[in-house]
Amino acid sequence: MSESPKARVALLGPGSWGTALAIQLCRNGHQVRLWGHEAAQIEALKRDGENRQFLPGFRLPPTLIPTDSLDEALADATDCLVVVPSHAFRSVVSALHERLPSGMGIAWATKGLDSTSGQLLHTIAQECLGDRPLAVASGPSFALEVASGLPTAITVASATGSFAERIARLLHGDRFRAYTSSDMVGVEVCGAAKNVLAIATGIADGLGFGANTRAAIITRGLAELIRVGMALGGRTETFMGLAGIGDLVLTCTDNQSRNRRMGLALASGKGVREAMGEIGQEVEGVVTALAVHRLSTRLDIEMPISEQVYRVLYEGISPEQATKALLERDPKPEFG
Ligand SMILES: NC(=O)C1=CN([C@@H]2O[C@H](COP(=O)(O)OP(=O)(O)OC[C@H]3O[C@@H](n4cnc5c(N)ncnc54)[C@H](O)[C@@H]3O)[C@@H](O)[C@H]2O)C=CC1
Ligand SMILES: O=C(CO)COP(=O)(O)O
Repeated sequence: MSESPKARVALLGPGSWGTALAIQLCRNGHQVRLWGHEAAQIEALKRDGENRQFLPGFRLPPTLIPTDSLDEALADATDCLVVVPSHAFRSVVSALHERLPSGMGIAWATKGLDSTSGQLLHTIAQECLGDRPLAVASGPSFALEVASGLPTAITVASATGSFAERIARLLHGDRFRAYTSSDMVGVEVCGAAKNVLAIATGIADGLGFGANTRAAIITRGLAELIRVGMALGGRTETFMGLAGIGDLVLTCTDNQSRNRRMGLALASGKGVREAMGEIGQEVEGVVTALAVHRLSTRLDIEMPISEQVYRVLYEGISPEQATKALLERDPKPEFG
């Protein structure tokens, strides 16, 4: 992949992932304006020279300029990368409508569905911005490890091949491999569904079940993800790739995952609010569990593990009751 000319990137969302990606872009020689909607948070970034709230311990490079002005972030920007949580995606992207030059594309690294409609995020971007290039970046990538420069691989999917290549080139570096894909739907479904399954795995581990259970949830969870992903038009190879099995395994097996930690907390008897408060960051699987429940009901797709996570989060059943319900299901052919 040839090196890209130096870009000026408007990166929207100064959380842990936005900050890590901003650091990665600066490593590649690009300039970044990192926009956040809270003036106090941006002031703290400028004052501290690091993101103490979401990604402590990493100096912000001099080519990374924090700002709370969307206009300033976008002034002269060559590229725009959105990294806000899914619940804020629609409002942030609709604010771009009047500000983006016509024809300029946007990419996002948000994982989740639209929190009110359950739609995939490219549909929201199309609704808000009309016809322009869109791309989603996803894959197994904890912010802390990317900021630390540990080898990582992700995928950038777009229906516009040249736009996927452009965004991948911006991000790709010595220790950060950015592949490309044309399967936006598959990549978006994977990034959303895996968070719900990570909560399930956290619950199982928190209840003291073993390695067999964890492997079973990951594998049968993948089957659920594939069923819903195929129904929406995603491709099989995507589910077997970085955004699919790659991110599912990462998130289900490592305690850096906030979704997995949510499951562990629920299994220890904590309530959803208490656990979210302790984690202190976005736990995307919570709103996604509701969206996936609605989606699977509408499409009439069996997603038993995700459904039990939904019932624990929204119907107040206990993790033990959810486990019992899963284990009592009738045996059936593994495939088909
Ligand atoms: N942290 C990670 O390792 C990774 C996170 N992601 C995804 O990136 C997205 C962002 O997550 P994180 O940065 O980890 O979250 P975070 O909890 O670290 O930070 C959230 C950020 O969103 C901002 N925000 C909250 N509400 C907002 C609103 N209404 N309008 C504008 N900004 C708002 C907050 O000010 C904060 O800067 C999520 O979809 C997550 O799934 C994807 C890959 C890795
Ligand atoms: O998406 C992620 C890593 O790829 C981060 O997962 P969590 O949101 O569960 O922390």
